[in-house]
Amino acid sequence: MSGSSAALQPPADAVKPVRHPDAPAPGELLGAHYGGCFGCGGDQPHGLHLEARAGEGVRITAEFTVQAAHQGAPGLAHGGVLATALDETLGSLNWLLRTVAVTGRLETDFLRPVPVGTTLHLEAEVVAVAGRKIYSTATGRVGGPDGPVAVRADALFVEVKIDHFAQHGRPQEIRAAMEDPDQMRRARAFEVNP
Ligand SMILES: CCCCC/C=C\C/C=C\C/C=C\C/C=C\CCCC(=O)SCCNC(=O)CCNC(=O)[C@H](O)C(C)(C)COP(=O)(O)OP(=O)(O)OC[C@H]1O[C@@H](n2cnc3c(N)ncnc32)[C@H](O)[C@@H]1OP(=O)(O)O
Repeated sequence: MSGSSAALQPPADAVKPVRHPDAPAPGELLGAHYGGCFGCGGDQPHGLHLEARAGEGVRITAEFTVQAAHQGAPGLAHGGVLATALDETLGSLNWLLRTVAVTGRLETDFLRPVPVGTTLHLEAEVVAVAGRKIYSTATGRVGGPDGPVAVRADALFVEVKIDHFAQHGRPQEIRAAMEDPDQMRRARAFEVNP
């Protein structure tokens, strides 16, 4: 069974999301937003190394292959890791809106066990926007992009100013992120393209 709670139902004044004109073209890989990110970063040996690709409209596809380091039960992916994969894919959508946002709420359905070695084929879409609130949904399929749905999620992301990270993050990582020229380019892009 599935279905999200009232907190994830867009309000009556919600509008359709608008893809930013400078969003990456459909098919383009997004790359990691931060090397240290557990979801997508290349600097995390046991991270998910999830690769997200822009789709049409405000949609993303992504792939993640479950490694031995991601187990919960023997030979099976940990549910929290699968939720991370959904969260990361959903978070990537905000890059197509050029909005900086964090997950406020994430509701997940686990429909099938996902064995180690499985590639999860994820797909996510922004369904509505209401002020700072971004409502989105995602599925993860096994056996191919058209395979059965193993996990799904509905989420609410909340737009934040870039200061959110400088204010709340640990100083050493913030400093390192600020010294990474690509990171700053991306952060600046967020700021000048609201
Ligand atoms: C300087 C260098 C920096 C370099 C940075 C570089 C790159 C950054 C770029 C991108 C990175 C972005 C994200 C990371 C990417 C991917 C990872 C996946 C995503 C995540 O993993 S991200 C981590 C987990 N995430 C958090 O760490 C959030 C902790 N949290 C908070 O920081 C606050 O909680 C916040 C900001 C969410 C809200 O706080 P707030 O004070 O700003 O706003 P407020 O509370 O007023 O909420 C406004 C409206 O949202 C509704 N609302 C809020 N929360 C709700 C909930 N849970 N359920 C239902 N409705 C909710 C309210 O009801 C209200 O609705 P209304 O307007 O209708 O009244």
